[in-house]
Amino acid sequence: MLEAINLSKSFSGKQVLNDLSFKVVQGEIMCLLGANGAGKSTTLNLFLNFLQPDSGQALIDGMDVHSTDSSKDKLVYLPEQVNLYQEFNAIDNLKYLASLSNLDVSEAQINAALDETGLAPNVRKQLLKSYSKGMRQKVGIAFAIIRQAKVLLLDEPTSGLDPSATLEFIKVIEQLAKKGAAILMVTHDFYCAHTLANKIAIMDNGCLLTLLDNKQLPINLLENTYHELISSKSPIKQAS
Ligand SMILES: Nc1ncnc2c1ncn2[C@@H]1O[C@H](COP(=O)(O)OP(=O)(O)OP(=O)(O)O)[C@@H](O)[C@H]1O
Repeated sequence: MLEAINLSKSFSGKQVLNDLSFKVVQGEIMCLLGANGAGKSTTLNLFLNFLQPDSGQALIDGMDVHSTDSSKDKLVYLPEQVNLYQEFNAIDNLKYLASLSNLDVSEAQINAALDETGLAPNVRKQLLKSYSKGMRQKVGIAFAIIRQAKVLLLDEPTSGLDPSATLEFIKVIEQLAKKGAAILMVTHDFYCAHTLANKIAIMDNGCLLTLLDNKQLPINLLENTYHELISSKSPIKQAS
């Protein structure tokens, strides 16, 4: 489980996150939508402990990520560009990543994870430098499967993916949530957010303007709400 409690962060006196609170429980997918500079990646960076908050807490499974390293064992992060080791093939990348996490995995387990992502068997021995963004992303997701990640942080995972690759991505992420992962995804993609998310947070200027129950919401209403909020910048009631 993932929880932000009153997170605030500033850079050189400029406040970029202001008292942000939300919770993503096991099996739940929450999407963060917001204008450029709203503070979405900063939020992920606080959960990754790449940044320290000025105040507040980022919790994974009840543990503050800034005071314990063990919270990292449960976490997999997929940046917008999953690069991995360009001179390794998919299997060797996953073997290496698993060894860095002290995981003993067989090639059969790696192939089973790659099967779940839909990466074609005939490309798995090709070097990553020949892969498309969608293929590299599948290798990253396979690592989350191998690691049995309880928490998945995704930064703009569908930007630059074609519609079929986006659909494949959506199906794999749905499966990970069904297996119990708590997933926090930053995106500008309304379709992906609307298809995947249980909850959608709309942020601007470091503030959480609203937290919507996505399953109750037609996509056109989501888009209208987003544009109205971003143009008026008025926070409305947060759901829990
Ligand atoms: N390391 C940093 N040093 C100084 N300012 C930063 C740093 N990281 C982010 N910022 C500033 O914090 C604000 C929020 O940035 P952030 O990257 O979190 O926004 P975002 O919502 O992810 O935007 P985008 O949609 O463009 O990726 C921006 O004004 C940005 O310039």
